[in-house]
Amino acid sequence: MKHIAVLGAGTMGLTIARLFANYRYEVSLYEPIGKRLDAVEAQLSGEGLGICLTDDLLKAVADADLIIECVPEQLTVKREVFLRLSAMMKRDAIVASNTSSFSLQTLAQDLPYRDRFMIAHFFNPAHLIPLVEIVGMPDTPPHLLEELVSLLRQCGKTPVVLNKDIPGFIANRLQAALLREACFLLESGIADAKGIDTVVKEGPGLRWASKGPFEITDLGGLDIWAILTGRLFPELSNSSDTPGTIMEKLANNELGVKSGSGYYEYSSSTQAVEEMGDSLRRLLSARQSGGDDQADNT
Ligand SMILES: NC(=O)C1=CN([C@@H]2O[C@H](COP(=O)(O)OP(=O)(O)OC[C@H]3O[C@@H](n4cnc5c(N)ncnc54)[C@H](O)[C@@H]3O)[C@@H](O)[C@H]2O)C=CC1
Ligand SMILES: O=C(O)[C@@H](O)C(=O)[C@H](O)[C@@H](O)CO
Repeated sequence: MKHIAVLGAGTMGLTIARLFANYRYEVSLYEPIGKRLDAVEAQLSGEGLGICLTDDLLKAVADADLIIECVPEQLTVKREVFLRLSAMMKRDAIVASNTSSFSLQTLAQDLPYRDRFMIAHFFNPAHLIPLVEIVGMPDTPPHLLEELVSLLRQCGKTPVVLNKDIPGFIANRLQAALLREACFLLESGIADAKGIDTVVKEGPGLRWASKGPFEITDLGGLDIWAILTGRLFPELSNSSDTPGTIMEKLANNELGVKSGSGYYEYSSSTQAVEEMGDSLRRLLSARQSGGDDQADNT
């Protein structure tokens, strides 16, 4: 693979394009919305990454070996883009969606290139977080998955190939389960958002950077966890509704960093992202110097 096309120059697409450009791939970045195109052009102008930014989809994908879709999480928008690709892309190009939640089956239905369509779910910020969740169709040729995995590894990523397709894959299902319980605790007045965030950051979150849930269970003892799960599972929230605090904030256009307020107030649209980037760099650097072997389940 030499040429990678990224569709959508937003939060994820721009970072993913930069990632591959930094590894010297030919990168085209497609962005149809003029205002965003101008903003991204200004950001890229001084970076010398050689990214070909364009509002012409054919120009972006015609020569691409890998096409990574990073358009908004709206099924109609994604499907429209996928259907347009059929007549534009190379016969052997791989298409991968960075969707957060749609199953591969949902996105790939009746696409003529289903056997070359996958999920490649990057984590935000994509240039720092190593994880990329990969999902193929039951009839995806294994060598195509291997090609994608190999490319991602060469770019310093940690690809994890799922055995089966499921909405939200692994990471977002786990994040959503945690968020549901965090919102339940917040809405029950057990603690405020800062208190709950602190508990996660100073406790399990810190440990999760080193040990995953099953490693933690082994460390704690399955006998203890059997008692814990038996006692707590009936207590946990099992709501299937979007949490009330999220709905209230949406109604007030409190969208988080992007609107200046969410669970917290933000005076700058970049400070929170920069702070996370700095702490992630420190954590990743400490982990690399510690030589942790990262699980690489492919
Ligand atoms: N923001 C995040 O933390 C993460 C998002 N994702 C997923 O990645 C995808 C993109 O998310 P974001 O980058 O956050 O969205 P975003 O809203 O920041 O960026 C989407 C970009 O696509 C452009 N766009 C709109 N219509 C388009 C079209 N028809 N063709 C091409 N581009 C179009 C928009 O102008 C915008 O620049 C979504 O599916 C999202 O669920 C995945 C992992 C993390
Ligand atoms: O958290 C992430 O970066 C990803 O798992 C996502 O897909 C998130 O759900 C993202 O879309 C919302 O922050």
